Amino acid sequence: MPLNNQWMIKVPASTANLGPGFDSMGLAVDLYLTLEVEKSDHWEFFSPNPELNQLPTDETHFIAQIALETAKKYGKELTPCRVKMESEIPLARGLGSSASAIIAGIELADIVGGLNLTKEEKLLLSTDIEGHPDNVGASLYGGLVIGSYRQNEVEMLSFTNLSFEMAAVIPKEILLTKDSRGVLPNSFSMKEAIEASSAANVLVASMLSENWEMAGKMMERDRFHQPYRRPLIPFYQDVEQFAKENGAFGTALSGAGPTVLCFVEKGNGRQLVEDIQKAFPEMTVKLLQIDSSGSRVCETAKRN
Ligand SMILES: Nc1ncnc2c1ncn2[C@@H]1O[C@H](COP(=O)(O)OP(=O)(O)O)[C@@H](O)[C@H]1O
Ligand SMILES: N[C@@H](CCOP(=O)(O)O)C(=O)O
Repeated sequence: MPLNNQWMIKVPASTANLGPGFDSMGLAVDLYLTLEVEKSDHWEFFSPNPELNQLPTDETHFIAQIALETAKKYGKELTPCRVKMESEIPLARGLGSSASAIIAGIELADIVGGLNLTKEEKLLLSTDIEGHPDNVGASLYGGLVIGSYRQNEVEMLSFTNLSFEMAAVIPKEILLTKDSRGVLPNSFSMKEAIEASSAANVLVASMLSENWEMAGKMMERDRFHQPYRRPLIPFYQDVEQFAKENGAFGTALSGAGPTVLCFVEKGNGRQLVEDIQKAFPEMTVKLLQIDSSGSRVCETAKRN
């Protein structure tokens, strides 16, 4: 019986910034976008997830657009695909759904178009599209990523084996990243820039030395974005206060929000999730673990 190529692409969600690491720090978490892909005579996207079914189903789908654009950059015309898409990543809540879709599109172009891209090439392609490497880097590499993007160059390092977990407090309301970026200032004084970047530097140092108390303090000392975004997220302060009183070592806006992440040492997350859920029944509260692997692609054979 002949076999047809079929691929599975699995991409983790991510949380960006962790407070002051604005546009440069990201962390992959264990919620996944999964695609089952096979070659076809036309583009077709479908999903058992009603939220994803509201997106275009043909080649105008965001993931198809990314895949076609990527293949074109390498001089290839991509064969259309039939794609079954499932996702645990809520859209427009600050958990990097768009970045995971960008990585999925690049992985699709790579595997179906036989581009043989390196991870570094995928990182640069995805950062050029997203404009910052934090979410795409985390979705691609897994773990905690720290990156710098300038003039079509990205430098990034990824760290795993960090012993914390998170309670994600996710509201029903969406907040588009472009709207949440719209409230940020265009410039900072030298004094403000030093305050903001020093908090980010100490955050990295404290995380890598597992000094959670200091990490939590730095998350809340952010000057780049959280002070400006706070007014868009009315429950932020109450969640922050409750989480700190109930065992979290720090809280931060997840990406551009509106999700708030509460960081807790490994083993204490489940209790914190239960407590927050009871106190904020209108929110979805999820326990998140770090994904250490990043995106993965495997070939699955399908019988004709
Ligand atoms: N799996 C997906 N397939 C197609 N488009 C997606 C997918 N995931 C996200 N998107 C697009 O990205 C938008 C959300 O991006 P954004 O505002 O950056 O929020 P976030 O990345 O924090 O979830 C969605 O409204 C949708 O247009
Ligand atoms: N650094 C970006 C991150 C946006 O993340 P998202 O998950 O909200 O798309 C920002 O803070 O704008």
